Amino acid sequence: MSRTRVLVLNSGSSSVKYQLLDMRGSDRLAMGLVERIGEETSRLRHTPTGGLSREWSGSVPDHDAALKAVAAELAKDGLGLDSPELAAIGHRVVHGGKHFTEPTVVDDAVLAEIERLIPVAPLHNPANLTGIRTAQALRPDLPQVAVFDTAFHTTMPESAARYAIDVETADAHRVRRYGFHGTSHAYVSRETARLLGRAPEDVNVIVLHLGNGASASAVRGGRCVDTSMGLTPLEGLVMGTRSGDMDPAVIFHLMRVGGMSADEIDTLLNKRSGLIGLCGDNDMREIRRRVDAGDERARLAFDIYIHRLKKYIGAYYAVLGRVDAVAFTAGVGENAAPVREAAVAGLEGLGLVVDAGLNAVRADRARLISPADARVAVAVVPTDEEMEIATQTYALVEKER
Ligand SMILES: Nc1ncnc2c1ncn2[C@@H]1O[C@H](COP(=O)(O)OP(=O)(O)O)[C@@H](O)[C@H]1O
Ligand SMILES: CC(=O)OP(=O)(O)O
Ligand SMILES: [Mg+2]
Repeated sequence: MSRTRVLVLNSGSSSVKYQLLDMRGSDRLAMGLVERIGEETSRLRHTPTGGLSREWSGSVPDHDAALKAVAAELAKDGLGLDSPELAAIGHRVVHGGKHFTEPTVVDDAVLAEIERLIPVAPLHNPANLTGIRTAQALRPDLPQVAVFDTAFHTTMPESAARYAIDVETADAHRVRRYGFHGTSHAYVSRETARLLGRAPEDVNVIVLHLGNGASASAVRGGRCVDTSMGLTPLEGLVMGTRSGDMDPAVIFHLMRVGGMSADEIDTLLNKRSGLIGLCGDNDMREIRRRVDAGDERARLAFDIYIHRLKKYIGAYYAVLGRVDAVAFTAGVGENAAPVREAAVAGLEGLGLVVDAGLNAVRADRARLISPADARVAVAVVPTDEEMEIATQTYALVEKER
């Protein structure tokens, strides 16, 4: 029997998104999501292609239990992990440091390196590790492939990748800007070129990945030249629960004057800041509902979010010199028309205009939302990290077969 299937696991801090794909025709056989892992009630939604979705609520204490629940759901559709058609399991790994520039077959040394990077991705790498170890236990005979969020950003020039701090200190502790969501930035910049009918090498794109975590990137001819996340996924845009950019002296101030510990401030900036810190909600749908109802705090949170986004569009415009397209992606970027409209408002001087009618269209395909005669294309391009991970995973195991 031919081994052409790939299972992809995208483990976040409290969720697992997964897809089972047959790579002969890039067909999705099943997909799903386990949410609120570790909370009192977790939720699983499983959708076999061509069949009805199944939902299930219950206790999923950790990512090990989550993957076992996923395996059980797949088995009900005759797509269990024991299938001889499985070629590999592909894993999103958030932090790969400077070391991993390509998808990599996991061995003990790779696991040790992912573990060593936990201090700079404390919300993500532990979940990624558990996912890999559980998958190894379920199918020890299969290659487990790690696809790193950081890989696409390793082309950044030193001028963008270095912080302006003492070089010896930075190098001793590997302090530099790594960038994240790279699989999405790579996929979306390529899909944007395709939407424009041009080769990726000829196109300069600003990608705005706006999910719970959010980041911007400047992509010149298919290569990343700058991105908004740094040593960790905390730098840059305002996010659901993370602050993004601020004066680093805020931390010393909170320690010395506020009496807070490093761990308390870490939790504050990663989990109690951003939109949730500003207005108590991190879901953009709820924030827009409150804004429309005249809620002042939600309005201020929205305005701060947009102000930061606009600054990055301007910065990356300057970095690239010539911009062919601005692409919005991920949960907020793909769905929140008011965010797209506000982010681009007032940028006519840069050639950026959104057509209100096109922006209001709801669709899950890549599409332009700028007028036909616009100098710079503005696009909505749905990301598909799982498909991209599957493609890279399958290409690697095919090569090594
Ligand atoms: N219809 C919508 N309108 C506005 N925001 C939305 C909509 N659907 C989803 N979102 C936003 O997308 C976010 C999740 O995006 P997603 O890319 O799935 O994030 P992550 O992968 O980081 O979990 C939610 O927090 C929500 O704010
Ligand atoms: C790196 C990162 O922020 O990932 P996510 O958006 O999945 O939290
Ligand atoms: Mg995401």
